[in-house]
Amino acid sequence: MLQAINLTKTYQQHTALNRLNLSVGKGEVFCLLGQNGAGKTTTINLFLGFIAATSGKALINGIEVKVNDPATKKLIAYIPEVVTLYPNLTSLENLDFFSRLAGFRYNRAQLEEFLTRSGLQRDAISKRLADHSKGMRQKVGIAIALARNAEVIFMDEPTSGLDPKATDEFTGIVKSLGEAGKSVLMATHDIFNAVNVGTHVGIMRQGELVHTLSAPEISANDLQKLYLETI
Ligand SMILES: Nc1ncnc2c1ncn2[C@@H]1O[C@H](COP(=O)(O)OP(=O)(O)OP(=O)(O)O)[C@@H](O)[C@H]1O
Repeated sequence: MLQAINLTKTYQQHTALNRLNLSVGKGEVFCLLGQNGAGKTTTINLFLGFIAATSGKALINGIEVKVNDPATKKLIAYIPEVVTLYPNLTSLENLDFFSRLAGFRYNRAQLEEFLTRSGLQRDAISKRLADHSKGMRQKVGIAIALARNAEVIFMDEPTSGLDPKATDEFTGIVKSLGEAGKSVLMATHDIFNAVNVGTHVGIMRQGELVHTLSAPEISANDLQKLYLETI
């Protein structure tokens, strides 16, 4: 579903991403770890078409990503670190609005079903987003991704600032996205969560992907050790 081929981004003399090669298959959850400035967000921004590659390619379902090209945009969804959306609209109203924007029309029961599948508690469905916690906002973001029928979901540091219970719930939701055949690429600093939720884990250093590991084959302790040796 996702492929980076020698994907490179430079800013003047600075190389933010250097010949990245990675692929994420259908149903896979790929977690990118790395210090601040390692190139995780740059990678996501290139796939999202927010910025143009200096060289190399980012492909989504075989289609090369170009800046603001609807051909790949309709296949993807993005959950930023803090989901803001429209603070004065309820979860349901936000979902309805963003679904329509993407060309989908759902009735109330269908909208509620997306929100429930994303783990949002029933009493939050009709509450304003401004009154939601970070975890609740993320669930609305995931519901929007599901309603837009996105094949690939990008997430940037989704568990930072979540309490352990919210992180655990989030892990379950992301796993179910993978089981439903979605592909997920996430940037994270949370080693424990990366092992738990990921099918694959990559460690980046100074714009390069140094290690790619199969998550079920490594423990959180060993991953932490490798991470500290790498960065
Ligand atoms: N618009 C820009 N102009 C110049 N340099 C940039 C720009 N955007 C990013 N960079 C640089 O590119 C490098 C990679 O940044 P990036 O945001 O991808 O790191 P990151 O791994 O996501 O870090 P963090 O964990 O802090 O989010 C950094 O050195 C950053 O300063």
